[in-house]
Amino acid sequence: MKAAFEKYIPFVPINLKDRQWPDKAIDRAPIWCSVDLRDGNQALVEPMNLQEKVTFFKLLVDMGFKEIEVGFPSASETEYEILRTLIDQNLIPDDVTIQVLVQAREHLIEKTFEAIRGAKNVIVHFYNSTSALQRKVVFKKDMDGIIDIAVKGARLIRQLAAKADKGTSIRFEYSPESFSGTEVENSVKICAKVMEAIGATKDNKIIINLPSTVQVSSSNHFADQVEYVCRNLPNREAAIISIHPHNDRGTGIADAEFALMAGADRIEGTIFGNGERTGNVDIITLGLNMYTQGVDPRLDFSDINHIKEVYEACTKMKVHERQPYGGELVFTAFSGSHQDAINKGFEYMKDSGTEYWEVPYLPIDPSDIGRQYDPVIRINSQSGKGGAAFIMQQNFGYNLPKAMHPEFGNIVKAEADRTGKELSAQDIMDLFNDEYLKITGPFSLRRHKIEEGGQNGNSFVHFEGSIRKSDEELNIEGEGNGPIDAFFNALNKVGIEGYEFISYHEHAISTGSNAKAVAYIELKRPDGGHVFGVGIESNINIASIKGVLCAINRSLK
Ligand SMILES: CC(=O)SCCNC(=O)CCNC(=O)[C@H](O)C(C)(C)COP(=O)(O)OP(=O)(O)OC[C@H]1O[C@@H](n2cnc3c(N)ncnc32)[C@H](O)[C@@H]1OP(=O)(O)O
Ligand SMILES: CC(C)C(=O)C(=O)O
Repeated sequence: MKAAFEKYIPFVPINLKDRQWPDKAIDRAPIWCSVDLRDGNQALVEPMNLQEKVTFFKLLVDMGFKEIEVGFPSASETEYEILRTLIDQNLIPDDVTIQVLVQAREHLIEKTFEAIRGAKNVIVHFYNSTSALQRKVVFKKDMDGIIDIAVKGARLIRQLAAKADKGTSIRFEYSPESFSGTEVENSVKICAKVMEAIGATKDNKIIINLPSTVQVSSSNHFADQVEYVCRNLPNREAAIISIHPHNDRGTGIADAEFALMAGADRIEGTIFGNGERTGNVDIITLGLNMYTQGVDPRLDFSDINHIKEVYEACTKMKVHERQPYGGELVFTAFSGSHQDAINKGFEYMKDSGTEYWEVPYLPIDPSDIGRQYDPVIRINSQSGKGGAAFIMQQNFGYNLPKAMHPEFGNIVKAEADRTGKELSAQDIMDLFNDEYLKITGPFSLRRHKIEEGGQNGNSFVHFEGSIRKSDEELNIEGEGNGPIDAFFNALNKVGIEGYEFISYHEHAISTGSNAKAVAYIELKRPDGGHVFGVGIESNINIASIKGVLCAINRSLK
């Protein structure tokens, strides 16, 4: 055998020069078919038990799936019994068609027809593998031998369907398994023979499912294969073209989207992409990709957390934190510039009255799928000033003035750097408390009396009180055109000088009889730098005075 990468045989693309699909757009939802209970289930360490399958089935029905592959009833007694329970207990709504999979083998087909007795709407899905590799290695047959397996299967299925109970409506699906590794001419040939054998017509269409059982090429080459079949299949109008992408190359979504552009009508996949090996295509991602392009996916993803809970409980699989749309972290921004832009996006949405979703970095409104806004911004050492301000505002109601964001942002960043960990909202509030609210020295306010007066149309404020400096109590007194000015003048008289008042912001932080005001004071220090102080009191004047002392104390720290 050749060494390393040289031992792999590259895919040979087909020569489709006049391809049409690159110019097409997806403008409507395909027919969806969930294969969670079959392809997903067969790939689980512990396949689902009866109760789990029934729970999962109900979830799929609630999400709006109208075609659901429920299993491979000829494979085992468990699979058979599960199907019987769904039918006998009347758990299948009239507008839902169940689908059952079977190999193109006589005894398995017969058993399958036994299993579907009494069901209202059924798709009997049969398959055999057609790729060059499977022909050579597994079946040891040429293409005619492979066609023979499929055609015999089709004839038997047609006969058994003709004998089935009149109350059972049966449709057919054929999959040339490993389509992606099959020469396109051979795919067309076998599908055409099957369509003939089964008697497909425009009014009695067969589903021709083109599985990328194992994906072997890039998505553009796969789209060429699908377009080739759509254009060359005789009696195309008697077929619904379906695809069934697997994610071996990490391209399940791209394969599905390109295949729809190339003419496919239907998609088989699973939620969160469970399935053999790297999984089937994830229908949630596909559907929500359409949704975010303004196309109704015709499936309900409005409570993605519930979908995730049922999925995890039934499959014992975990949804990855980065899974598109459903992952725990996908609506979370840690990095500063993202936080800043998301923050501004929310403000823009509020202020502009736009009809559209226009928030940078968030391709979907999290609330459309039942996700929350509050974990959108989380803080670690990659975060910026906007993130900390957002948490203070969203979680605790403090609207830090914009000029204060860099100062508090640096305090938060230093702590995140020191701990090397994510900081919770409470950690951030604790930092705010320690840094601004708990600082009481060297100066603290002991007594205060504020009197307002006016003369000749000019108003003035008189401050009189005392402050403590370490063990010393200093009586102070001063006048100004407002309380902050009067307090400053009082401080100057006892030698606390060199500070210049720069800005002042305030707002209420609680309502009713407990109402309090918070004041943010920005001062210029004697050395020229700027410093903020925060004061909270029920009286806004005292909150401001405490804010001034807080800023001075912090500058002396
Ligand atoms: C790509 C997919 O995911 S397809 C779905 C695959 N899912 C499953 O296989 C899950 C359920 N399967 C099973 O439980 C079993 O495989 C069964 C019950 C279907 C069949 O079991 P068995 O007959 O005991 O074994 P096995 O599957 O190994 O059969 C292999 C034989 O079937 C033939 N075969 C395999 N697939 C097909 C097919 N689609 N059509 C016709 N013959 C087939 C093989 O060539 C082989 O023939 P050989 O015995 O002459 O060599
Ligand atoms: C039976 C087919 C559709 C399949 O599961 C596959 O090829 O992956």
